[in-house]
Amino acid sequence: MDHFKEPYVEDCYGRGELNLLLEFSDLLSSKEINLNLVISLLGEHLHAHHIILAILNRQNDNIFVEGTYGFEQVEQPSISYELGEGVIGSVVETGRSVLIPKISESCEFLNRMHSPVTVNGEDVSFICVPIRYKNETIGSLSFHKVYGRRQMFDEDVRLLRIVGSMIGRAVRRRQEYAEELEQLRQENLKLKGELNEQIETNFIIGNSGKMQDVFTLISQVAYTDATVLIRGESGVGKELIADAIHQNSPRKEQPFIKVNCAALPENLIESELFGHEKGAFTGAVAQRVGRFEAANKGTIFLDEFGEIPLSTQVKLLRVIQQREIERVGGTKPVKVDVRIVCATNRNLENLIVNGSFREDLYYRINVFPVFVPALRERINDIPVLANHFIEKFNKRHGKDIKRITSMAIDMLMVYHWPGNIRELENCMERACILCNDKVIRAHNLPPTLQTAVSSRTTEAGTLEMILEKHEKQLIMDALVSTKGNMAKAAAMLGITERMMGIRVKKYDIDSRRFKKKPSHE
Ligand SMILES: Nc1ncnc2c1ncn2[C@@H]1O[C@H](COP(=O)(O)OP(=O)(O)OP(=O)(O)O)[C@@H](O)[C@H]1O
Repeated sequence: MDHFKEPYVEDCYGRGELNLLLEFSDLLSSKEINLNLVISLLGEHLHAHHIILAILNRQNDNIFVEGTYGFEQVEQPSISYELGEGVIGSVVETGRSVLIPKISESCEFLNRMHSPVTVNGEDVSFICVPIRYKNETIGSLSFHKVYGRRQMFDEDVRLLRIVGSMIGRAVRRRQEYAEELEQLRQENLKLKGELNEQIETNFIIGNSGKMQDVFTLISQVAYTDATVLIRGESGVGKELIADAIHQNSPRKEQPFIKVNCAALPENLIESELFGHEKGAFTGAVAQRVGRFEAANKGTIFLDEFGEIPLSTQVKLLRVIQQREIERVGGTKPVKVDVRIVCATNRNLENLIVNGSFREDLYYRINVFPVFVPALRERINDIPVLANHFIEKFNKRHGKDIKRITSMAIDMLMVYHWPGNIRELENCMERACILCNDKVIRAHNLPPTLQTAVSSRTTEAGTLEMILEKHEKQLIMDALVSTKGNMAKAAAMLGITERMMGIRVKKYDIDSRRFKKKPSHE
């Protein structure tokens, strides 16, 4: 392997080269840099057999083949070199060009790209020059060619160096952009985590014995590093419990990263959880840190855990057992120090029986289960929850509601709450919006709670009065669910907009107050 000196060429470039450089400059300054096009043009101009562009990944010191010319496969599989490995690795490490006059006779030449060593019986040479940017080597540009004259060779190398430096500038700009994006993503995740930490823990409301039992469990497990599995129906407050565990743990100053496993498409879940290396799959233009790494030293909350696909379950098992992850497309395991909290409303035991949940994973996560009771099993919590939500929505909607009548509380307490606290919260928000004075009354509650049986009352008044009351209620319900949109509300009720207008006027309803105001909490 020869390291050679910078060739000295005194000739000026011809019009062909200048046009080519102009074209490169345009291609490399555009927003979407098309490196393959640049390399193809260069290859054609140089009459090279092959060209390889390799770029150093600053995060893991791997050198990835970013673009090729002259190879048969349109898309080369992701090929990489370590620093110092083979000719390409050595050029990037030393920053010095290398010439191999006959690759057939070279033992340093790894030929990972399987290029022919002779063409028509003539020996192929390999030239690799570093791509430099501000005294740093950030990659290499190499080509294979059969050479006759030395002079031609010098000119080619000179052109290669100029193009290399143009590519270097463009690639560094792209790297810096990708790194900045990643940094913003990390900050965003961290801020979201901090925001969640601030709001949730103070607001777990519940005086019932069943909730007191849950609080005891939280206080026992929070300070340990044990994996917690929170179970319970949808809307019972599992996420609040996970927050509380993190907040009361020694990790509370570190990130709390939430992942809704059901919301991630199956083909993206692994890269979201474990991250990916650059070039791991189409679209992976930069290395990306996954949620596990983002949660390092803190807690990861895997919500809707029962929805994780079986293929990902195997990998999670390894993370839980060995506390190390492997990025998609990566080769080295990365250690992570993460406390895992999972939540599910699914019956995991049934999922095991029907084959959609791994039994070994179940035993790994079922270390400390916490069952959160359904709201119908703790109806004594309803008055205190209702008051908590009145305070919350007073702030959100700029209201000054002081209390809720005992008849309205009775109605809340006899209802069966299939949607649990989330449903109660929505019901109280609606009541707060509809309430015109400082007291929430039974008629402010939604029709689902309004049956004589559920409210333990029968309606008083003439038929006309009762019908009017119901009509007004239905109109207001429609306005609440369409956020004050009269046309949509009319369509929902199957009446014309004109009829809607007449009734809104008759009942003195101000549709503007149903338009959702931003929350200031
Ligand atoms: N004990 C509680 N005190 C105050 N608010 C609560 C309580 N429990 C739940 N909430 C509120 O009810 C809503 C639903 O709670 P959360 O999202 O934690 O339920 P979940 O069990 O995680 O639901 P899912 O299974 O659908 O994800 C949230 O707005 C939460 O703030």
